[in-house]
Amino acid sequence: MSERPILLSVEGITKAYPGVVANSDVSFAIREGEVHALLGENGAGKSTMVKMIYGLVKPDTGRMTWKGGDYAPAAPRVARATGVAMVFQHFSLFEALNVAENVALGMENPPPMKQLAARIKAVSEEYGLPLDPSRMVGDLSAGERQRVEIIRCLLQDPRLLIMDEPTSVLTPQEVEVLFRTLRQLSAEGTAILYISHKLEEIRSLCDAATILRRGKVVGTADPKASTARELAEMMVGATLTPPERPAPKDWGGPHAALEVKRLAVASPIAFGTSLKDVTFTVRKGEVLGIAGVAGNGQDELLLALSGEIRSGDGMVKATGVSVGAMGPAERRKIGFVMAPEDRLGHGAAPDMSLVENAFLTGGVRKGLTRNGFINWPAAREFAEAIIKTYDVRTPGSHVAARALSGGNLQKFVVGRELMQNPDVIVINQPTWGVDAAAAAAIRQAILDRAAEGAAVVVISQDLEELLEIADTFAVLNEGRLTAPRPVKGLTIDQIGLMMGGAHGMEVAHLAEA
Ligand SMILES: Nc1ncnc2c1ncn2[C@@H]1O[C@H](COP(=O)(O)OP(=O)(O)OP(=O)(O)O)[C@@H](O)[C@H]1O
Repeated sequence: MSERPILLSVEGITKAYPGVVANSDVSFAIREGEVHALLGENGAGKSTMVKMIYGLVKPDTGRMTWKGGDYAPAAPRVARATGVAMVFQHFSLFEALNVAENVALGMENPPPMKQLAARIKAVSEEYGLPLDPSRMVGDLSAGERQRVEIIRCLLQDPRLLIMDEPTSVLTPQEVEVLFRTLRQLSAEGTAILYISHKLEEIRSLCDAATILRRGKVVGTADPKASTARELAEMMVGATLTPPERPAPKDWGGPHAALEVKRLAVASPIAFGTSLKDVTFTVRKGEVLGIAGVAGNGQDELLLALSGEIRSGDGMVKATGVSVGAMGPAERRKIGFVMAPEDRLGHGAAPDMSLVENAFLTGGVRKGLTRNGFINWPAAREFAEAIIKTYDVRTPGSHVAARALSGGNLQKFVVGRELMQNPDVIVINQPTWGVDAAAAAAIRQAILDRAAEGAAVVVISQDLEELLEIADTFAVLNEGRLTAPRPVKGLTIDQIGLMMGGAHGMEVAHLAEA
């Protein structure tokens, strides 16, 4: 690999934001056809670096070269014209338009629709990314939406493809398909700059890795010759310990802290999935893990449990109280907390400070008001306690939520809920975009709350995570939940069967056999 010529070289790049140096004197090089990983903890500066390469952010100092010549893209348009393409973590697609129309919107000079549809088909076949140009994007899975973005990139014939955490929304099968495509591109000479927190994926896919810590390059590694643990420890600069499960406590009988019975609600989201007959119970001290591919009712389940969608009498009971008619604030009052997946917008108000965001959902239970007014010193104290306990990397609690790196905001949103002395916790994708050390800390915090007697529902696409922390396990599929089963003794085959698309009773019946 080392004989290949250098495509992009980053030399001594520094970029500072108020209060933080996001990249400090960063240098590395990517060779043609190389799959190069950019590794680092949350807030290490990975996104900032790729935004500079893509022309979205301007470096303060330092330089870049492209095939030996100066490269300083003033805008993404210039980067694209040079041969740089980027697939973002969050897709920017229009659900009410079809695939070809969406692709056309991202192009400088789109060809006539018929011709474009034919090219999309050709590229999708060539690279093994099945996609029908005439389908509405609203009907596509997350994996298929990502293919739209990738094909949009491939139509530009890029020399460097940047991917920012591409697998967090994919099923294991979709990851396989994506990796085959990326390997093919690399074999054809396209370089790939790959950001991910999933170290096993990095080991199987990448030829080289540059490791960032707090904005600085702290090392390089050959991912194939390193263990995931070694890579994680380079990122963190310390030794890692896996979460420990405290000994289970007997909370006195089969008392259900959260009881969901035949929950059926229509989805308020366009192209959403309605919940059909969802039934489960979680006892004090128990963690229920709900697996499934995003878009199968996870958001709706969270909305129905949080109180943003109301449900019929008796469908949701928390600590024995029927809460179906209650809104979020009332539910919080009785100790029912929740953290949605969408941390910007739903989980946090982007333009508000961390203090204001701490107040938003913590106000009721932490008693952050006095005589009907917000008690700002108390709210600040709460925000600062979250920052300290959850190691949120930020210059301070006055900072707006949107200025945090994705993973640090996630730590803040999860920490804010777990620090409210909850009785029932519902949490969607708790470690989404969070680095290995922080993910371990969040899982530990969930187990600790359970040990204190909370009933916990964790919704996640990360099977390993669920098997590590859950006591019982169920799968959400097209709005239906399989019967929860104890994690202990569950085999991969049984999980596969539950995940496999068969519904409800049928799966429970099959898995029992
Ligand atoms: N627009 C901005 N304004 C202020 N600070 C910012 C801005 N963008 C990033 N930062 C800060 O720069 C640092 C690096 O952030 P960056 O998003 O590059 O990290 P990252 O390695 O991509 O993290 P993650 O894995 O969590 O996505 C963080 O401390 C972040 O808070």
